[in-house]
Amino acid sequence: MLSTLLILNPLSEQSLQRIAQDWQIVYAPTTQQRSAAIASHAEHIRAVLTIGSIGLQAREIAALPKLELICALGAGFENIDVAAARERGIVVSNGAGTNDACVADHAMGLLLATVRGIPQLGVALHQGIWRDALPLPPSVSGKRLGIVGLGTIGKQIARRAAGFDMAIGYHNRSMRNDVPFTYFATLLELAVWADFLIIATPGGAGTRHMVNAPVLDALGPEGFIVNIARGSVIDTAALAHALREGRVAGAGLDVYESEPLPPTELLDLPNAVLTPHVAGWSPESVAETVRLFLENSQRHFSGQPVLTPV
Ligand SMILES: NC(=O)c1ccc[n+]([C@@H]2O[C@H](COP(=O)([O-])OP(=O)(O)OC[C@H]3O[C@@H](n4cnc5c(N)ncnc54)[C@H](O)[C@@H]3O)[C@@H](O)[C@H]2O)c1
Ligand SMILES: O=C(O)[C@H](O)COP(=O)(O)O
Repeated sequence: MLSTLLILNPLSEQSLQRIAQDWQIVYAPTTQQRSAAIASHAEHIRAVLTIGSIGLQAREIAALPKLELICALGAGFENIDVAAARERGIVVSNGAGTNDACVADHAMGLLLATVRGIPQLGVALHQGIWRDALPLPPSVSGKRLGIVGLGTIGKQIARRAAGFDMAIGYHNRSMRNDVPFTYFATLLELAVWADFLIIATPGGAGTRHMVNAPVLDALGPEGFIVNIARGSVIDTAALAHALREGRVAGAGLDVYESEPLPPTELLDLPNAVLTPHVAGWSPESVAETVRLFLENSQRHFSGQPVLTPV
């Protein structure tokens, strides 16, 4: 008989069918379904599949006596109560490395779109405005890129930026000895040096509002910022003020403090390019992260360690 898996994030029919070959699925992608599913199936659920933004709370873990494994499909796991899981000896894993290339592609796309003003130029063209009436957007190649958080995704961004002949600097929890890039011990120093900043840290308390008004002022009126990490890393009010006042030239953002609601204070700004938290999701990356989840769960329930523990 198949064991019971609680799935808390929306998934395509194709992914659900693949997972159903290995699991008895309880599918609860809405808040209402979630509490009802936990109440009805608590005695049977042995694993939970979720994502960073949806997470799994301590009281939900406490309500599931047979729970052994919690898996985040994506890279982020900021809303899974990992401490509560560890107390019970429950294993937590994520989808590290399954969507890093996709996120890095999206980050470079946001950088190019923001610096070159591609969406805004398209709107102007639709309004019949030709180039002579518009300011020339700056170049991207050869500029100084500061990467904040040089982990799996940050390194993929650096590889792509190298193809644009950029000088690469980074700020990380600690200096890495496996990269040739310039390390900056503080984010403020990196922001002073960089033309562009790309944020690629995890979310959560440790990075909350790391990018604040002083960092934005250090980046300066010709500087651009891209965030594919988590909305909480940037102080949104400070960013909106800086963009409005021209203290920063532009921002390309995929993630927001207000999720899943759109960022009202940024929507009407002409120098912000916004996408709805899709950087990591493509048919290819979803297939890969579902495959990794199935491999991790098969390993765990046959007594082996998962490949991507957190
Ligand atoms: N927008 C999206 O769709 C999307 C997709 C995937 C991942 N993400 C986000 O990107 C994050 C990073 O993913 P990853 O796989 O590269 O993780 P990772 O753990 O490999 O890398 C994170 C890096 O950030 C650094 N870091 C952590 N705290 C820091 C701090 N306070 N100051 C400076 N550096 C710090 C770490 O040292 C590490 O090098 C995820 O946690 C997730 O939140 C977003
Ligand atoms: O962390 C990730 O891989 C992506 O951001 C997707 O996760 P989320 O949808 O939980 O935020």
